[in-house]
Amino acid sequence: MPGPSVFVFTGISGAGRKTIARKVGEALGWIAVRSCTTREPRNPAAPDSDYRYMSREQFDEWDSEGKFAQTASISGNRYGVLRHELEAALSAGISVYVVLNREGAEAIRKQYGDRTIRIFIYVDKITVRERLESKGTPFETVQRYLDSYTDEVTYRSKCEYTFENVNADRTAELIRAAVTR
Ligand SMILES: Nc1ncnc2c1ncn2[C@@H]1O[C@H](COP(=O)(O)OP(=O)(O)OP(=O)(O)O)[C@@H](O)[C@H]1O
Ligand SMILES: Nc1nc2c(ncn2[C@@H]2O[C@H](COP(=O)(O)O)[C@@H](O)[C@H]2O)c(=O)[nH]1
Repeated sequence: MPGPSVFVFTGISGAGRKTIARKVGEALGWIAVRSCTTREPRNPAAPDSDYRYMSREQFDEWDSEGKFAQTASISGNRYGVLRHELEAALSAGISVYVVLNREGAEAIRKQYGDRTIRIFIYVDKITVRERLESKGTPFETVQRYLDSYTDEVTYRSKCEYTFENVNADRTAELIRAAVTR
């Protein structure tokens, strides 16, 4: 039986990476390691529970103390995954999952080597737009994601697995089967 892994859900923003990560993670008993971010919640009345929101001061302090396994700056906001959260689970023999852009996926791969399993999730551009709009993503953000679609999609060739997310339950089932084979 191999040891615990770091599963990185990456790919196209809006393709359903978090939805699929949650489904697979729950089914296989992986621990979710949420990213910290200085970005404002998109819906302040009901902040997205997939992130840990914090001030820029707090983020910078933790960063200077080396608390993050990786960080990224995106559109003026900072994002990062706390090393101790990730490694506590691995030390306890439990796999973890994170949802990151390709820069984050590369950084995790560099640090955790073969223990890193990158799962690239994508759908076509029209579906990305529909899905982002359906969850109320601001117009400029949707546009930014669509503009980077062609660049982002090339990263799939570097990932251990690639899945098109048409039907969410089916996608999760296929991933489960692939990673437990
Ligand atoms: N297979 C699917 N069919 C239809 N809708 C889906 C499917 N998968 C996810 N969705 C929906 O699409 C939207 C985007 O999904 P999700 O937030 O998981 O994507 P993401 O890639 O993590 O996005 P972001 O980059 O914005 O964080 C959500 O409203 C989600 O419920
Ligand atoms: N490199 C990292 N990327 C991250 C992290 N947390 C989230 N993300 C990715 O950033 C973009 C923008 O996210 P948004 O929710 O503000 O639209 C998206 O691709 C996320 O998956 C992280 O810690 N490191």
